[in-house]
Amino acid sequence: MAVAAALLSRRALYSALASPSWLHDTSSCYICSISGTHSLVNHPNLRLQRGYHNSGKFDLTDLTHPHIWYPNAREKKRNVFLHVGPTNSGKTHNALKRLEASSSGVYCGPLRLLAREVAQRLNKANVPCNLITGQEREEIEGAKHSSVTVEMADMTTEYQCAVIDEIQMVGCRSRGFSFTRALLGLCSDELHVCGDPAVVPLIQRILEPTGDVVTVQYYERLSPLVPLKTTLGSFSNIKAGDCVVTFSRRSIYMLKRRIEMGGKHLCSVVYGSLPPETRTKQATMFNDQDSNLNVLVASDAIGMGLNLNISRIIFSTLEKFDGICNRELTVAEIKQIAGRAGRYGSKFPVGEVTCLNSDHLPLLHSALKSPSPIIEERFLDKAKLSPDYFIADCEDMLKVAAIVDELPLGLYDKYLFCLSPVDIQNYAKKGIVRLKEIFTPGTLQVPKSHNQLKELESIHKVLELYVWLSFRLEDSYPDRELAASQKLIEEYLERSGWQQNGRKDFLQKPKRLHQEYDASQLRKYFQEIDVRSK
Ligand SMILES: Nc1ncnc2c1ncn2[C@@H]1O[C@H](COP(=O)(O)OP(=O)(O)OP(=O)(O)O)[C@@H](O)[C@H]1O
Ligand SMILES: [Mg+2]
Repeated sequence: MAVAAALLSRRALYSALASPSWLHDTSSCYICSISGTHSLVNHPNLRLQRGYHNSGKFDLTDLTHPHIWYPNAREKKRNVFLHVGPTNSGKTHNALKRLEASSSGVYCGPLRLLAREVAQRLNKANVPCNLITGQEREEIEGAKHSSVTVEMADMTTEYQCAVIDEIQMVGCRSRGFSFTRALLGLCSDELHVCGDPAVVPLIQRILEPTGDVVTVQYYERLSPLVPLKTTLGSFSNIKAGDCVVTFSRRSIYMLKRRIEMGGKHLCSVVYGSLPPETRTKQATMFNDQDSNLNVLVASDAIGMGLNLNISRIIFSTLEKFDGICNRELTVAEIKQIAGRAGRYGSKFPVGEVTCLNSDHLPLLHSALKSPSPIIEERFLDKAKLSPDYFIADCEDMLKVAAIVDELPLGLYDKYLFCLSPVDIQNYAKKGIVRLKEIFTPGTLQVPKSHNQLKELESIHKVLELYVWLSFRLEDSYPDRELAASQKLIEEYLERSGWQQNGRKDFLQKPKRLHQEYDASQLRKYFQEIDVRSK
């Protein structure tokens, strides 16, 4: 029985990931109770599928026609514009101009920072725009526009104009399916798709069976990007507007200290596991000309689409750990990150790129000269998929699915928990999870080591998850406000003093946090539920 359940989960998850309509359409959960029968006639997608095959039987393992899973979008003949070109060429800008001029619309981006940048731009242009990400929901009264992270895009609302940014992410193993879903499923008269030219043939093939009208618009870079012939040399050569790129938390803080010890500059930091609001604040402070944080030390969390006041990108390494192994950055990644320098209209009209290590210069130069390789199609063993699709990486979800299958929960709940590592046991037993069961006043102090900082980031992940769930299961996760109000890391960054004094070693100046928490309880909680991070 357990094996059968696990198989069902696997099948359901594969179906869900290839058919992302599942994310917002609970009725398609039917797909995981099929057991090989065909009692699914009430599902609109399947009605369509039946029509498609022109027979009364469905082969539910046949995933070769994903475009028919989105009947609302298929009812339209969408005008699709592909805006493709190098970084900083105005692709997003032009798509957003169309969005601003439309009566209703949605922007779908890969990063929360980017979604926020777009929401701010629209609101500033007097186009009321909501901001909706997994953990944030800032709704503006009367708004007909939304800026969202692509996973949050709604396939059931009709728009006049929709934008999908950084569409080359469609090739990403873990998030690509959300881009595929948006590309096929957004129900919009006009669809603007921005990204790397390498993606054009694939997008054209994917859209071919939809009947949409596709127009490709090529762009040129708006301001020059100059790869330097020499490395940075010494850290004393760091200047305002520099951004040093590295990929681990440890080296981010090490480089920050190294630069600040020079006594000339203070650094903002931006990296993936910083809580999103802290990330936004750090990026804003770096961009703010009146702030004294004029150097940025960042990971590739700044890599896509963002408009930061960077004059020079300095790669400290051209390798990153991608969750499985250390690997060289791809040409596309190098170009994306380098493209943050010298943004058109910013303080620095010419961008420069270099690195710390002279061994890296040849690769850097050749990557910046090369076109990105055409995005390839991938296959999952014997899954019957069209050549332009692959099934998303879902091993982590499958681990959660195996646990969830044992619990007395409905299919939709099971699916939600598969998407997110949470306090499943508590929810299944009591149907409600109070924040105080996770959080009690305690003795947590300002971190004195990188491990403690890491722990603090983990705590924030738990809080983010709580907020994430509270948006989906409001009654069961009632303490959203309390969870969202915790600013541990910001307090740490603000109170530990190093921002005000570059020479101060923040690790040796512990101060107690404003609010204190029971670290051991949180650690235990996090270890129990963080199935994904294993
Ligand atoms: N026609 C224009 N007038 C004024 N500003 C512009 C124009 N085109 C682009 N910009 C500005 O130039 C900057 C870069 O443009 P944009 O973000 O559209 O580039 P992109 O091609 O999308 O780059 P990336 O690939 O890095 O996302 C932005 O700050 C944008 O507002
Ligand atoms: Mg862009």
